[in-house]
Amino acid sequence: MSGRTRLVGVSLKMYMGLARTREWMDAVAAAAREGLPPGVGLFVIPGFLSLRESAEILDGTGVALGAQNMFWEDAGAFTGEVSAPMLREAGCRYVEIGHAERRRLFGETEEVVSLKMRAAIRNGLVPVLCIGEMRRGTPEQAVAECAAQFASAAEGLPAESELVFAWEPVWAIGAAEPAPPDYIAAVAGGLRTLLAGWPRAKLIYGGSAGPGLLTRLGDAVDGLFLGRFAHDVGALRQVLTEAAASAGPAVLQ
Ligand SMILES: O=C(CO)[C@H](O)COP(=O)(O)O
Repeated sequence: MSGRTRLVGVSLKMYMGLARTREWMDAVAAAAREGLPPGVGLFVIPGFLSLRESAEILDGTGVALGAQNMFWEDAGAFTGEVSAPMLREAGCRYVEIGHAERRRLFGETEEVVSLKMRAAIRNGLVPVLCIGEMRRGTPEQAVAECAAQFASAAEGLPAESELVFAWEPVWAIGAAEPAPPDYIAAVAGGLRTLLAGWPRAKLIYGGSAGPGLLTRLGDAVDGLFLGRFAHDVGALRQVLTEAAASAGPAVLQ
């Protein structure tokens, strides 16, 4: 049975310490145990130090775990790095790759993003590939910029790979509100064309996303990638409810 499923992700970035992350994760697990809406997937991405405990908290809830980054080698003399096998062992299903902050603050290049994409897929992790235009222009300009980033990141990867394409206009990250819904819909239309050859890809929007946005977007995107506006689990619950309302009817196969 399958239908138009929705996907909601949350990255906690470096906003919460270990105790606050535990509290947040406990609240998410409690909400999930009340029953995630049918047709809606949820993944959460805490800091590295909270992964093992989060995996235990989330066990049996249906909520998937992810990491905010990874190194592109599987093992070796790479001081301070975390490998894909380690993330798998910690209980991760997803791994964020190429976030705008890593590109801006840590100099991650397209080549590094490509190496990490290969390593993630090689190790059975689902990449949450973060791509976005630097400045607000026309939707056509945004699609062209994202297409160039995607071509580099996905070069040589099997098109049947499972992939989360997290489109995040860089100018909307950390802002007071998301990009305008008509802009999101226009760019998402172009990105869906880009992803036409990737049958297992999900297109989600990130960049100050929060309650109310999915209702306005309908099925322009497959879901949202939340940041600050999901620190309140009540707001996350609202987004999940909106996602369920926009998920298509289950279709018997
Ligand atoms: O990573 C993000 C979502 O997890 C993205 O950077 C948006 O963050 P926000 O601006 O705090 O929503």
